[in-house]
Amino acid sequence: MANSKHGGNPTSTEVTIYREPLDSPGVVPVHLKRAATSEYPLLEIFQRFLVRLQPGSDLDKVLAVIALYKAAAPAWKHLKQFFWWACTSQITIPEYDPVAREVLGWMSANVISHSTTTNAMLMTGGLMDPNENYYRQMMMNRGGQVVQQSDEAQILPPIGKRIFWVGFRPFMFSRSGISSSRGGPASNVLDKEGQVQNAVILTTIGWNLRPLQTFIKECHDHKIRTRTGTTTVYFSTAGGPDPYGTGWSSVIKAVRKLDTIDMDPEVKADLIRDAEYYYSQESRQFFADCGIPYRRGYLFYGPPGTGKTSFSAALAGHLNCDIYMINLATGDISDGRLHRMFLALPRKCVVVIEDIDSAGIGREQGPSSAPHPAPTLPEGLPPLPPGMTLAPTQPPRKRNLVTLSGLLNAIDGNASQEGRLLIMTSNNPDVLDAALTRPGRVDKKVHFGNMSPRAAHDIFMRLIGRSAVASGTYTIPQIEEYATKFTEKIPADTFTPAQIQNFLQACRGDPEKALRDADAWVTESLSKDIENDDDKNGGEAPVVDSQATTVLGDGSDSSSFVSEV
Ligand SMILES: Nc1ncnc2c1ncn2[C@@H]1O[C@H](COP(=O)(O)OP(=O)(O)OP(=O)(O)O)[C@@H](O)[C@H]1O
Repeated sequence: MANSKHGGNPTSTEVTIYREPLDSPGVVPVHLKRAATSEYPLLEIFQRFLVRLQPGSDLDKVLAVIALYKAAAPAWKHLKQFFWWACTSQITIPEYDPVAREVLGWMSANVISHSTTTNAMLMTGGLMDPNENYYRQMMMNRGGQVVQQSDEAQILPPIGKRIFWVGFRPFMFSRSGISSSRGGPASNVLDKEGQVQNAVILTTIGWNLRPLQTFIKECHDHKIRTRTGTTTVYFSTAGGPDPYGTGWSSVIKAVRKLDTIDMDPEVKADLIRDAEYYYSQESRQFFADCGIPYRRGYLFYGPPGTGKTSFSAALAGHLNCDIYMINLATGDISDGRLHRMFLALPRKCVVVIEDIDSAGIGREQGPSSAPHPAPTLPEGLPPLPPGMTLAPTQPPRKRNLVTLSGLLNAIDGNASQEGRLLIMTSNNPDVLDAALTRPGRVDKKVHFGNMSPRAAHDIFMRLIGRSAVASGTYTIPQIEEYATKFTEKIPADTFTPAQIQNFLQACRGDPEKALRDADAWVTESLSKDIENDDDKNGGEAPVVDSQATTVLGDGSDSSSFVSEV
């Protein structure tokens, strides 16, 4: 090194070379100073700058603190880790698990919205428009009051940590989030310390998990207590984004009341009783004592638009559990995916496999797509010149990827979840494989049929009568009279509830209009039905299914019946 001066009097020709301030001996050993500045390089720049401004200035004391911190940091880290390991208990819940949602709901209601929170995550509920009267009427009625669901957005805890108290016990809530770089399910990503990402982690002081389990139970009870007329509908994410790799996405919907489903009261009551009993403690014990797998299955069959799906959703709302809808006919679900979806189910839920007959499930797994029949020229046109072909008009049809054995394995294989209530719906139960509907898989078969006079009367009272009486224009006896007259105009067991609902909705709460237009609507609908039947049968007379049916109940309503399997 050349002439090194520190604080000298440089002449105009001399170059001043300052001594490295870090290397000047002082209180703090040189190597610690070096370590501190290598961690915080800005500090070194700052120090050199100060030495030039004010030669002789000594930053040793600042450096001493930083160096101390540097030396103590690893020890502090280990001390912290030791404390967490020795004095706390912890539960990790992947965010896709319904329990995580219950914890988030509790945090949202009891911590986030009740404190001076400055950071939160906001989510809209995806509810149906609560201003729409029709849905309002269908919402769950609690204690005689129609519960109206607010369409406000939900404030949830953000990614990060939060300490809160339950009684005298402190809890730490931590929520992590990361997306998988490989594009795989983000729930499988681990951080550097092996912690699951996209998970909720609950920690508390203590040596066992009991306080955490009690807290999780409180979160579940909170969900049940505050469930104001909504239910979570899960549907298959086939083809769409699947952030947690479970195959399910969800949306919150208003719960439909069971009394808005018009069907034979005896059949309805029998189903409700059966489902309630299935979820009772007594029945759980019975299944356990007898060594029978704890599962229950129903098959709802009948023409489209007779309430199979609506009743399933209303039943789930009545049982206070979530509903999982699967549509196999989309052709996007494979055996493996279906199995994963069933594994992700909670212990208490209603699973609906819709229109199972149209899923085209075969015993063997077919190719993922099948071509449409080759296009043909319309009659009367001359044939195409040699070498020319008609371009296909439609993309290749998707064929189902689920096989019968895959489906059976998912619904009641050895690895399949217990505790669910499985409902399969079908328009054409005769084509279903006997293995699918054997007792144990399907415990009750319920027919959903066209509207009986009694059901037509009820639907008139619900869709027209309620609002007409509420507006004060008509009295209840008057509306009853209109309903009876309307029922006389509608041929028994001819129209589906969906058709009648559609007609009455168009009458916008006006009973006189409904009566005025009913005859013309019946004539028009019947002629349309005949045309459709002709089209389906290629111009031949419609084939009448004369399958004998056993009607339970008082026999006055043949629209629905149930048979024990
Ligand atoms: N029994 C019923 N009581 C009240 N409303 C009904 C009934 N049946 C059908 N509806 C109404 O008709 C519409 C279609 O009903 P839903 O989807 O439940 O029929 P579905 O039998 O499941 O039909 P699909 O076989 O095509 O799935 C819904 O808007 C529902 O409100």
